[in-house]
Amino acid sequence: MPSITEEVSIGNLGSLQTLPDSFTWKLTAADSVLPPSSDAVKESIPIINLSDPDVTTLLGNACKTWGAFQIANHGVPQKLLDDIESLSKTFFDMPSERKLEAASSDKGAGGYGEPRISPFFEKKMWSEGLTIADASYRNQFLTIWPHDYTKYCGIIEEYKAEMEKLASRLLSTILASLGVSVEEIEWAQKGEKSVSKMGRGAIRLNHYPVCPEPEKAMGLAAHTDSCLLTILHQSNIGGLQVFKEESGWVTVEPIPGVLVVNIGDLFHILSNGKFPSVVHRARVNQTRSRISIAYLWGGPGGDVEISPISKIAGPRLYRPVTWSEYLRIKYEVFDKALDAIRIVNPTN
Ligand SMILES: O=C(O)CCC(=O)C(=O)O
Ligand SMILES: [Fe+2]
Repeated sequence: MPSITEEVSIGNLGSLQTLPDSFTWKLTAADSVLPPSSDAVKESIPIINLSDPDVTTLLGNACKTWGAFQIANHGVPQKLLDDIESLSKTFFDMPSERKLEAASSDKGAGGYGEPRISPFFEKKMWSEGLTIADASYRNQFLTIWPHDYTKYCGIIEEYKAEMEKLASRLLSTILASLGVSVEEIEWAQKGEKSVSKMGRGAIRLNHYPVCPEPEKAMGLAAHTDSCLLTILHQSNIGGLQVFKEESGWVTVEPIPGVLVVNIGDLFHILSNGKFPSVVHRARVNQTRSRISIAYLWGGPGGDVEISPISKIAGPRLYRPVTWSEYLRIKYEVFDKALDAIRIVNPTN
């Protein structure tokens, strides 16, 4: 039998009838759980109503126990969530050659391509993504959508603004659960014109095409997000799973209008290890393609150092590190990045 060509373009995955070897993962039974979970009442991450009078305690508990939670009553207009989802669909439905016009360059983190974590895995992931990290996305939109350019840029700008507002609100409430105020973290305060001094967040549009053998494929392999926190909008198709030591892989079932929040490595460092940065991944399915939109809220720019908040009890677990240094370490050693900045014998 002639061997099937392994030259597969990620822009056409949805048209493949068989799973190429380069996309076939060797998963153990415990590792291969596909959503929806067989156990209908299986535990999942908490759903928190942001208008609940106990919101501070609820968020604090969710951060300590899971490092992830879902939020309702978050104030982001449903129309905006629908608009960014349909923008994503329009983009990923385009022919591969057109999507490649927005391909990531070597220089920047932005653009179209395979997941950034791909080089750390032997097998390829069943997904494609478009990262919007800085203003250069505008040129790409102009090339691919000369007629709808203004409309689509408007959606991105509004989405960023809403996410930044929500992320700041989550940060102050979660810090309050630790008895800390935002004022105590110089870089997290609002600067001039009430723009946060933090590095701007990046938006990552993810697409998981239908897959002929989902049980052997991986949409996005297990990872933690490097940033402070991630706000994720998943379309009405499940696929996201979070890992919990005692429970294994737990599916986060999509609920319309509800957003998922993940604690990232940077918040784990700030909290001096009190909040786990949640290990998560995305599985795929055979009948419906899936879209997710992640807003990754980054760290402070320049030479600002991030370290565990001194007010938090216990010896400091991590040395100070700048955001850019942390990212460099992460993309060198991946899941060992936190170990690389850990203080081996903490004394204070
Ligand atoms: O698609 C998902 O549900 C997860 C996406 C994700 O983890 C990421 O973009 O970092
Ligand atoms: Fe992630």
